[in-house]
Amino acid sequence: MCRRRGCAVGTVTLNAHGLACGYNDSVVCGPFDFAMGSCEVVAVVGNNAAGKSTLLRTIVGDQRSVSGEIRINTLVPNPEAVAFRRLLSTVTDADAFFSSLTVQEHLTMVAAGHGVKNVGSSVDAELSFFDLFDAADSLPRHLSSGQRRRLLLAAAFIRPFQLLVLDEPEQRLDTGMRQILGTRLGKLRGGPGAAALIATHDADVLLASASRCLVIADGLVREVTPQEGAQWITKNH
Ligand SMILES: Nc1ncnc2c1ncn2[C@@H]1O[C@H](COP(=O)(O)OP(=O)(O)OP(=O)(O)O)[C@@H](O)[C@H]1O
Repeated sequence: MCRRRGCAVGTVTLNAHGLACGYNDSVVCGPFDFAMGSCEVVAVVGNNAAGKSTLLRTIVGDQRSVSGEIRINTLVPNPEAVAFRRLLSTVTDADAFFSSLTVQEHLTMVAAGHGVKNVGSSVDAELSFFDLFDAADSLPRHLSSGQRRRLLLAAAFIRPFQLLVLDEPEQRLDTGMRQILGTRLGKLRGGPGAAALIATHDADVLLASASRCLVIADGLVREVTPQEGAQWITKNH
């Protein structure tokens, strides 16, 4: 049982009751109850195959829960629904690019598509943050794997969101980028209107960003402190 804590104000954006995640009738993790609010960054840790991605995919509506229910701002997860897509910005394992659009064009398209007002300056800000200026005119196939990851993260950050869901955002990033990404995620804590849920194997990213932590082990989901979560990663990886 996980309870919301550590934040005096902020709208609860995600509620899960009796949530069990898995495939067909086979449960990978849960059931558990969980609630998080708009000023929280929740890290999910666990060994390979523990069920982190399965949990995140269930929350963003890419797969059905085995049992239980999820509400995000009263909405049932449904990536087909416009209102739901407006709430959530996600980066999972899958690289998805338009082969004929450059880095800059990708970010421009995402920003414009989500109604960002100052598209040009927003694109410049993300190119700068993710150190992609030199690659701004490159097509995805000409990027390194780390640059492709940066582009996906930049696209997730450039649009408005209430809940940011990132599956192992540290993947393929160098140490410097991991650090600044962790710091940026940490700034969501106590912020006015956004939350983040991140699966991670990186203790430093966790400590820089998370206000809460869930550990998945042997199918059980339990809440620990971020410090305990970081220790758990160090001990188990
Ligand atoms: N499409 C699928 N169909 C059936 N089982 C799956 C499917 N995808 C994943 N699994 C299984 O679900 C379990 C949890 O996988 P998941 O990808 O959620 O783990 P994870 O904690 O994200 O691992 P990692 O740290 O390696 O990314 C694994 O046993 C995996 O084999």
